[in-house]
Formats: sequence, structure tokens, C-alpha cells
Amino acid sequence: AVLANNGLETVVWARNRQLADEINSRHVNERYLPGVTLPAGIQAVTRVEEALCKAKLVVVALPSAALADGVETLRGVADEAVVVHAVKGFVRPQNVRITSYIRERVPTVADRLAVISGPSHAEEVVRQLPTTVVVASESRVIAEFVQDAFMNDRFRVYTQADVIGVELGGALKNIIALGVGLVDGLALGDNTKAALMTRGLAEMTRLGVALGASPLTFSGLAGVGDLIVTCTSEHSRNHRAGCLLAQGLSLDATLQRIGMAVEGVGATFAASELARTHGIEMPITRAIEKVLLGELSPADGVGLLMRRGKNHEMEDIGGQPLTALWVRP
Ligand SMILES: NC(=O)C1=CN([C@@H]2O[C@H](COP(=O)(O)OP(=O)(O)OC[C@H]3O[C@@H](n4cnc5c(N)ncnc54)[C@H](OP(=O)(O)O)[C@@H]3O)[C@@H](O)[C@H]2O)C=CC1
Ligand SMILES: O=C(CO)COP(=O)(O)O
Repeated sequence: AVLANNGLETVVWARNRQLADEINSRHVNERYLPGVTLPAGIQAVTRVEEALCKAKLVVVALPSAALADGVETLRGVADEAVVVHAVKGFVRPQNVRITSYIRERVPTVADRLAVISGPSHAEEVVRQLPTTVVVASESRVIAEFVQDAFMNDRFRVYTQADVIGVELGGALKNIIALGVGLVDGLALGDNTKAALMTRGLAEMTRLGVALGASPLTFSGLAGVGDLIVTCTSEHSRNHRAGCLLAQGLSLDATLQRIGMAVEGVGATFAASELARTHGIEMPITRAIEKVLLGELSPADGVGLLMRRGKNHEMEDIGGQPLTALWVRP
């Protein structure tokens, strides 16, 4: 919708014929964006090749779980087309970032890749409510190309060079949003929620730095920005999933009830495995993993986190350890 509103010829691939017809004839997508009229310029096709063959910019917005199915189609992108993805998750079970996966499977697009991320619930973007996001690429030219395509006075786009940090911020915040949903479902109040978001950001940053990200990226739009919106918005599927789990629904029933991507579930398992491999402490992620596996109740998960041993707040997050500031023993 943003690209079409910017006057770009915009072709959407939908595998479902009925949905493609609905977009072309009535300019709506009732299942995923009810109550919204889409820009009339959007054309939907059911053959992915039709969407890809002439495109100068390809936006990959599949759920991470569908990427393994879909990645090979990127072999069909035109020479010199830029590929930007909006996927906030990991490819499982390898636990790899999306650009790493695309680069490995489709080397021909490796130097034309970018990621777009940040606080941007589709329900609000499509209504043209003011939104800010960030585009990261290893190439400044590619990042600025994507920035120019998307930017308008309702959708402000910043550029970034830290691809790893931007991808990890978008994927890891979903875990914390699940956790905030769990504590909201238990009606534990605002202090608990703020604690989870803040300490969640600390462990997101810790893993990010171990995987090569800049700690600064986590204080930007793809880090704290997206964390805030996903943990507090009525639109968040991850937050809603946490609430349902806290109310006693099984994980399967929760995912079925939501009926859309809940990236935080796969991300919890991915981050937990990556943390183990890299020797990183991620107590909140570990507790949520146990809740998802049915090994711990949400209430016991909170108790476990509160009873942890004493800690210094800013240790191991990256940058200068703040314990160095102590002037007395
Ligand atoms: N929703 C949002 O506000 C935002 C989402 N994101 C990220 O975008 C990604 C996609 O999320 P979102 O669109 O919300 O997810 P939804 O579950 O709402 O929609 C998924 C879409 O992908 C299609 N799809 C699923 N599997 C396949 C497949 N194997 N092949 C082809 N199409 C498939 C579905 O089509 P069908 O109906 O045919 O199954 C549907 O159109 C996620 O990583 C999410 O984190 C990023 C920013 C904002
Ligand atoms: O990433 C999002 C908003 O920026 C969407 O979050 P949910 O997947 O939790 O709905």
C-alpha cells in the first residue's frame, strides 16, 4: 500500500485465487486487513513469476516458516532488482537470519539485499497513520534505493548499516511481546510489564552483540521502537498469543485461534538454542521456552525470574562495563 500510494506500479503475489480476485475487484483483503480499502493501483497475481519478472524492487513479506518454501522463487528476480525483506523471525531449525538464508540459497541476489523493520503494525500503516521504520543493507546505495521507494510524509524511512542488529531486533522483540502478553494475561500490572520489556531488551542486546550486531541498534527503531509497539499494541499477534496462553489455552489452540503468523514462538526456540551455543544468559527467553513447552506455568515462570541471584544492571550488554564507574570498593 505504501509503494502504491507513492505512485509505483505495485504487484502483489497471493497464492490464493479468491484473495487475488478480492484485491483486484473490490480492493480489499478481508481476512488479513478487515475494514480497509487498499489503493486501487495494487494488482494481485497468483503466479509468483508474474510478480517477479519485471520488478525493480522485490519485497519478501512471508512468515519465516514459509521462507524455505518460497526462497527458490527469488531465482526468478530480474537482473539488478533489489530484494528487501520484512520478515521478523529466524529460519528454523538452522536458526539463521533471513538475509543469511537468502544469500546462501540464492547467491545471485546476495549483494542486492536489504531488510526493512521497525514499529509498523500493518493495520496502521495501511491507514496511513504516521509510521517510522529503518532499512538496513550492507550497501548504502541499496539502503537509499529502498528508502526512496518507501518514504513519504506518512511513512518515514531511516537507513542503517547494521543488518544483523536490525534483523535480530525485529525477530527477538517478538519473544518479549509473548512474555508481556503472558504477564498481562495474569494481570500482573504495569511494573512487571516495564521490567520484562527493559530486561528483555538487555538480553536481546546481549545475544545481538554476541552474533555481531551493534548494541546501539537495539536503542533504535528496530530495537526498542518495535519492542514498545509489539508489547503494547492491540494489534500484536505475539502479545495476544501470550494472553491466551496465560488464560490456559494450549499452544496449538492459541496458534489456531490467532490464525496468523506468531513469530515469537519459533524465535523463542531459535534464540534459546543460539544463546546456549554462544554461552549467553537469556533468562526471560528460557522461561518463556519452558512455558511454551508446557514445563512451567506462566506464574511459575515469573517467580523463577524474580528469584534469580543478584546482578549488576548493565553488565555484559556491550560497550564499556559500567562497573568501571565505581569509585569506591
Ligand atoms: N503484520 C504486521 O504488522 C507486520 C508483520 N511483519 C512480519 O511479516 C511477516 C509476515 O507476517 P504477516 O503478513 O503479518 O503474517 P500473516 O499470517 O498475517 O499473513 C501471512 C501471509 O503469508 C501467506 N503465506 C503463508 N505461508 C505461505 C507460503 N508457504 N507460501 C506463500 N504464501 C504464504 C499467507 O497466505 P495464505 O492466506 O494463502 O496462507 C498470508 O497472505 C512476519 O515475519 C511478520 O513478523 C513485519 C512488520 C509488520
Ligand atoms: O512486528 C510487528 C509490528 O511492528 C507485528 O507484530 P506482531 O507479529 O506481534 O503482530
